[in-house]
Amino acid sequence: MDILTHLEAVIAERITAAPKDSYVASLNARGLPVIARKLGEEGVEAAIALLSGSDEDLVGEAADIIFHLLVALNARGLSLADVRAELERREGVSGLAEKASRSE
Ligand SMILES: N=c1c2ncn([C@@H]3O[C@H](COP(=O)(O)OP(=O)(O)OP(=O)(O)O)[C@@H](O)[C@H]3O)c2ncn1[C@@H]1O[C@H](COP(=O)(O)O)[C@@H](O)[C@H]1O
Repeated sequence: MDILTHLEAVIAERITAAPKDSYVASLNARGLPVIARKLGEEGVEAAIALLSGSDEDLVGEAADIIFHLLVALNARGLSLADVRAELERREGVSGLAEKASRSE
C-alpha cells in the first residue's frame, strides 16, 4: 500500500477518536470552515516556501497540503480514488488544448 492510500485510511480511522487525542478528529470537530482555512493556509505557506524557502521547507509544506487535502476530501465523503479518476480522465489532454476548448 502506498503512503497516500495508507494515510487516507488512517485519517478515516482517526476521525472517530476523541478530539483531544487526535489532530484529525479535532479538525473534523471544528468543521468544514476550519478545514478549508487550514487548506488555504497550507497553500499559502507552500507558495512562500517555493519562493523563499529551502527544498526541505517546500517538501514539508507540500506534505502539509496533501495531508490537509485528504482530511478535506474525507470530510466531504470523497476519496483519493475520486481524484485519481479525475486525473486519469485528464491524462493526455494538454492543459493548453483544454484551456483553448473552454474559450471557443
Ligand atoms: N500527516 C499528518 C500531519 N501533517 C501535518 N499534521 C499536523 O497539522 C498541523 C498543521 O500545522 P500548523 O502549525 O498549521 O497547525 P497549528 O497551528 O498547530 O494547528 P491549528 O490549531 O491551527 O489547527 C500540525 O499540528 C501538524 O502536526 C499532521 N497530523 C497528522 N498526520 C498524520 O495523521 C495521523 C493521525 O494523526 P492524529 O489524528 O493526530 O492521531 C498521524 O499519525 C500522521 O500520519
